[in-house]
Amino acid sequence: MIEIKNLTKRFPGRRGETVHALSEVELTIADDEFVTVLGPSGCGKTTLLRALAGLTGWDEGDILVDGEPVRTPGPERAMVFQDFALLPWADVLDNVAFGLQLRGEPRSRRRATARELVELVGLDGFEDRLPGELSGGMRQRVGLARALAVRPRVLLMDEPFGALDEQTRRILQEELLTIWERRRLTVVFITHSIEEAVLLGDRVVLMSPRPGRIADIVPVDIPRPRSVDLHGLGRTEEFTCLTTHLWERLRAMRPDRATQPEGASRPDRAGARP
Ligand SMILES: Nc1ncnc2c1ncn2[C@@H]1O[C@H](COP(=O)(O)OP(=O)(O)OP(=O)(O)O)[C@@H](O)[C@H]1O
Repeated sequence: MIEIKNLTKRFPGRRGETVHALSEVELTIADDEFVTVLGPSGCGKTTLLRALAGLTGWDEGDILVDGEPVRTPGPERAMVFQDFALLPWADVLDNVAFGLQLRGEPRSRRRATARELVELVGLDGFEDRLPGELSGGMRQRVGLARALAVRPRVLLMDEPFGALDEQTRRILQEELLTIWERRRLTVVFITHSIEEAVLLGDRVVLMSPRPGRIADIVPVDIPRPRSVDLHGLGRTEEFTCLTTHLWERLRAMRPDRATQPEGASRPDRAGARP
């Protein structure tokens, strides 16, 4: 279980001002849950994820993973970045094995694990390619395989499909769900796409404009497994209802609009009407 308690984070701004990135964020995420995080640009989504990863500190509050305070990166948490963050000089297998190398695993064992993961993400045959020889979708498969190689309990994904074309993105969404359904791990997934947030998540966490707070938590009651016909779900009434509700909440957050009260909410089916 992940517990984020009263998390507040401030950055020093360029002109000596304080940038209030996160304010009193409270969120509990269950084991094996798939949580998607949505919010206006600059609301602190990446900051929240980096804090969860132990890559950045914070000013107030706590993050606990299975009761243990997060201070630094740990083997139970792995991150997948939007820009892939691969080693350009290392081939696919060495990129996938990178985390295992940091752990000091012997080369033969880490390459064997990496081969399994390369197969899992559908990259067999490309083991000796360099990142520069791969398409964006293939690079992100490497990023995913590298994160999974360390057998994390928690996968932290920062807009992992944001840089991909629509077709590749859809395929990777389905494949990610297939992997998650098989392996069961907790996923925290940041996205700018309302559709993606609903298709993938058990709950959509909606953040407010900066300073980022939890503005809403919307449960997604679309049955699982969803990987078989993920994009067919996009035609269901439930999906339309949820995406309409989230869009209305996001639109209401524009500075020129009145904001709605904070707290958990369930979309009204009437929200699906045009
Ligand atoms: N290292 C830093 N130094 C100063 N300010 C920062 C730093 N990192 C982030 N910020 C500021 O904190 C705020 C939150 O940034 P963050 O990247 O977490 O938002 P985000 O919701 O992920 O944005 P986007 O959706 O555009 O990726 C922004 O105003 C950003 O400029």
